[in-house]
Amino acid sequence: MLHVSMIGCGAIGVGVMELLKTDPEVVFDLVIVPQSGLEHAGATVRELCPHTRVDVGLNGSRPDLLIECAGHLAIEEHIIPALESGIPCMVVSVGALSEYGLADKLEQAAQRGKTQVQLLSGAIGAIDALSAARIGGLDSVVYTGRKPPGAWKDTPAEKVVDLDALTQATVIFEGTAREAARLYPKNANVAATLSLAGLGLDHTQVRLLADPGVTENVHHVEASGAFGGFELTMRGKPLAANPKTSALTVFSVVRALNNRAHALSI
Ligand SMILES: NC(=O)C1=CN([C@@H]2O[C@H](COP(=O)(O)OP(=O)(O)OC[C@H]3O[C@@H](n4cnc5c(N)ncnc54)[C@H](O)[C@@H]3O)[C@@H](O)[C@H]2O)C=CC1
Ligand SMILES: O=C([O-])CC(=O)C(=O)O
Repeated sequence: MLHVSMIGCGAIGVGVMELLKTDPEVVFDLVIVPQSGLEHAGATVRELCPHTRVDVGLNGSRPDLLIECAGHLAIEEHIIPALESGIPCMVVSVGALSEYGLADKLEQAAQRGKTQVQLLSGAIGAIDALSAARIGGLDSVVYTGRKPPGAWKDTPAEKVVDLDALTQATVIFEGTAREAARLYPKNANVAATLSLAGLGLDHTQVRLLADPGVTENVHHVEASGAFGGFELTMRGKPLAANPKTSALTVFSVVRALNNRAHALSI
């Protein structure tokens, strides 16, 4: 049985608990949210998993695994100290690693704690193929992310275009994966994941579009190198609870937990 503490109780966290609440091999002992979210998360968790506690931090408890489904700030706040104290961690807000030095800090914290941090694939596929292809040498990785205008609300895209008036697909960002993840912390984690698996945050070209012609979050990747090449298009259904986030992100967290908790891993 795997004892899990989870950071975040939003669209992803709730989706994950809903899917795993009857799995006898995965037990959620604790959900961590900020002070301001305690009341709301408390009510949600009581309904879903009545034996799970809600708190603002680990406060001395030592889960088998700490999983982050919260946002960029949670990495510095919760994941780094947990790794240093030897608790294995998983991270879904991979875009946080776009901050200079954070990837090294994360790795060093895990080394000091003699443990591991796993970056999850989230809403994108083929991370296994891309990071294997990197071993032989990659020439180019180009990522295009396309989401309906509503998914770009409350982001810097609002300063680039009038999202409510869009009639055709419009580029709202073009640049490196590092800059995309920094400017769009809730919409460009995929860009960061692809770049960390591939050519790095400063050498992966990213285009982000607001497109009134789509209802899904569409991720397109073209990669080439010594291995050959691949082209991938994912059409992720957004979660009702958060249109910025694709449902596959929830499934990717559940897969990762299943792989840790069960005897057969795939
Ligand atoms: N890797 C990927 O493909 C994807 C990654 N994400 C990442 O996952 C994050 C969460 O996504 P959703 O669940 O849709 O967001 P959400 O906004 O629905 O939920 C966020 C939850 O985390 C909590 N939270 C925020 N900051 C926190 C902190 N510092 N410490 C503890 N709890 C904190 C909030 O109170 C809330 O319960 C996003 O911010 C994004 O960074 C999202 C989609 C795809
Ligand atoms: O969920 C998605 O489709 C992707 C996403 O938000 C991100 O890359 O941060």
